[in-house]
Amino acid sequence: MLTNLWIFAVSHQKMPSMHIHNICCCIKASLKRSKPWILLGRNYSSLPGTNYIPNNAFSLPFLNRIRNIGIMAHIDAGKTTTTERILYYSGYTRSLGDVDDGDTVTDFMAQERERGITIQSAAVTFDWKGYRVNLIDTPGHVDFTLEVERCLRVLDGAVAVFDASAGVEAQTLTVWRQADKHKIPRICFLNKMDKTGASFLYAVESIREKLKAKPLLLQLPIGEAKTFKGIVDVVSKEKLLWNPNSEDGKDFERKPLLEMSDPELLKKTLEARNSLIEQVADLDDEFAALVLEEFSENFDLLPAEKLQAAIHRVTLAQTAVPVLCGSALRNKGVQPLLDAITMYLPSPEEREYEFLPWYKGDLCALAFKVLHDRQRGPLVFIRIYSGTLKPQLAIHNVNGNCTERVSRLLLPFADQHVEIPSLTAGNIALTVGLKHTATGDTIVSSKSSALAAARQARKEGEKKHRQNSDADRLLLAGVEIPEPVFFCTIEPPSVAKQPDLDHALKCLQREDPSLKVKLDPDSGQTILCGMGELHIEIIHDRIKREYGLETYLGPLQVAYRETILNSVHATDTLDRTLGDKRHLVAVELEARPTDAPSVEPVIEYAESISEDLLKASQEAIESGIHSACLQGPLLGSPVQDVAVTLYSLTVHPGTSTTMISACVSRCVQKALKKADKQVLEPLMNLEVTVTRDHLSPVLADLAQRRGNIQEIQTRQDNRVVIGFVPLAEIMGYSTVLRTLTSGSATFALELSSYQAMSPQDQSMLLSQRSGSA
Ligand SMILES: Nc1nc2c(ncn2[C@@H]2O[C@H](COP(=O)(O)OP(=O)(O)OP(=O)(O)O)[C@@H](O)[C@H]2O)c(=O)[nH]1
Repeated sequence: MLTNLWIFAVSHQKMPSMHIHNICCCIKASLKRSKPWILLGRNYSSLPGTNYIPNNAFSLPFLNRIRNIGIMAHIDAGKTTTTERILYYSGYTRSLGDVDDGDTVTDFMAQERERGITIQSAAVTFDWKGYRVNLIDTPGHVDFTLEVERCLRVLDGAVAVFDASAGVEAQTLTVWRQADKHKIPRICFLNKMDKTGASFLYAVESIREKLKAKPLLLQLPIGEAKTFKGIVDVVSKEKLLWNPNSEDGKDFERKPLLEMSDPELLKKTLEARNSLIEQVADLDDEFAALVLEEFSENFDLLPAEKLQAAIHRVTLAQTAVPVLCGSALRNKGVQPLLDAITMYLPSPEEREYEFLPWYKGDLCALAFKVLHDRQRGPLVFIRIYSGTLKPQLAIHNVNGNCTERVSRLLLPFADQHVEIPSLTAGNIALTVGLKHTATGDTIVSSKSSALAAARQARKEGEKKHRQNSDADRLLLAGVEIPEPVFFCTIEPPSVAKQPDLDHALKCLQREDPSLKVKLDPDSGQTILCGMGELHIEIIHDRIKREYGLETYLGPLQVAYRETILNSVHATDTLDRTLGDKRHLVAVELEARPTDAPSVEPVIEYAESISEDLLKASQEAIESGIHSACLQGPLLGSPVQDVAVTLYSLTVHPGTSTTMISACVSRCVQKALKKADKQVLEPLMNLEVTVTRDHLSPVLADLAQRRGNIQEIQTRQDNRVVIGFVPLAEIMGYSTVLRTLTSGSATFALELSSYQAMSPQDQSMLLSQRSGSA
């Protein structure tokens, strides 16, 4: 699983001091470093709710004019900067936002602006040349991978942004695979073409090699790094040059390439165009026929529109990816990127969803994000797949099996919202009033509509011999929630504030299902479990800012697991009289290690256990086994790779199932305690990108961290160290790496597996935990 990838750009030093309220219209941000506490008001073309309304905001566009798009990339590739340019050129903002100044539109949470990174993805709606674009800026930091996953499933297409000097980086691979999983057509934008070391061909090659994708070069850069000044449109054989005196990049000219003025560039472009035509013809039969029949003699005569239409089909079929380039920071190449989004990425009607026919035009929508707004309560982002949603209408939540009412419908303009009277299929919107809907819930018009769809789904399933239950098929998005790898205790400032903390955590969990909250059964303390150090830090910060609670976090701990090494038998009897009722259970079982790694215990029953007894008690038995495996005998961590066989079970008539469960659980715990035990620790895949000069200290440091280096690759002038390292050894690594490399290195971490600790390391850990070391 690629869910626990953790990336931190050590060179990332974007931390302007700021003071800002979440979800506010006037954004106050200090100018970075130089002038603290100067307040900036962000210039919108006009404010939503007053006179800023993107063309036809209230009238819903035709389906073929809608693009639901996400931007995805490795951290720092420039997603936010690109989004800001997109918003500016589309007329949504009147000034250019800058991540380095902390005044971007999409990174609207206070922490995002302060840290200069995107944490929660924000949806933004704008118009471009008659198209309605719903754009979602997704986080690059892997502690928030679930955010990316959640957003991807509601998108119809995505722009993958790359740093042209680095090509495909660790997180690009992760998000690319996520997009593959959800079958999202993509285009690639090679950003930072102005940066020292930028190389168009290197980046294209890494797309080919590492992503195993077929790049379609729709553009060529004019110059690279310091000399980058424009691009060539290979499809139309035009050059696009930006006026160097234009401060915002709005002023650029598009000119046909001519033999007289640009002989070299024209030759290169024609070569690139010919190979593009050949490549597309190989992938699209309709285009191949056209080329063969009409243009085989001279590709030059092939009209741009025909080529564009074929590229659109190929992009949809995901047999190749269009590649564009530019520099968002230097305001070059973003307008053509917008054109490409509308031209090549699909509209909602071009996407196929097997569940659509089941609803026969009735409402079917997916809640993909929940935000808590102090004034308006929970705001739920939804994507409508079929039917229409109107305020004041009741809706049925399939997951929660409850009916709720939407009070208002809003179009999401980051932290600003425009109220709309209704919303149709293909659109993304925000709802106010849904009190129980959580991230990943499926919404339909009524329970009867869900039942009708379920009947339809069953019929289809029978035809296709599918096993899933009706309910499973109706649920559009059970977002796969990764297991947290870190945890720590969290305490309110006083016992009286515990209910406030519980409320805050409940709201935050509804927004972010990757956050887990548990109660320590021994100490009664609340425990936060998260995806990484940054994740937990942000949660802590949000509790303070958004809920006004100053909480105390215990030390951050790694989430270990446990297993057993040999088979053990155990018996147990529970005999208790409650009131006038006697509860008597006797159990005999065996616990043994399994080969296949799994957190779920394998449960088996001996033949001697009667079917009647099993029928009456199976649920209680299995719940007892599961609960015993949640807390291992060594560290209280989950026990994995274990099988339990129940050999005998005697139950006195009238014994409650709770007692059966309790007795089985106690017996499994007894067996686990008797067995030889082993602690398993999370082992991470590590990738460190470092300059040649700093390679030695980085390798020496990794050796001290029980690191296991597999490979050292060369990437341009950098070295990429690839290997494994235990998570426990890598806490706080960003600070160390920054010091070792003067802030020039970046690293990425991804959960690889849980591996057995050596006897010495295990006994050291156990002594630490028991306080004897
Ligand atoms: N040279 C150069 N720098 C750029 C360009 N685009 C962005 N940057 C810089 O790269 C850094 C990261 O940019 P962001 O836009 O925050 O990147 P991001 O991908 O949104 O980052 P996360 O939200 O943290 O994942 C900032 O310092 C930008 O100023 C570009 O085209 N050229």
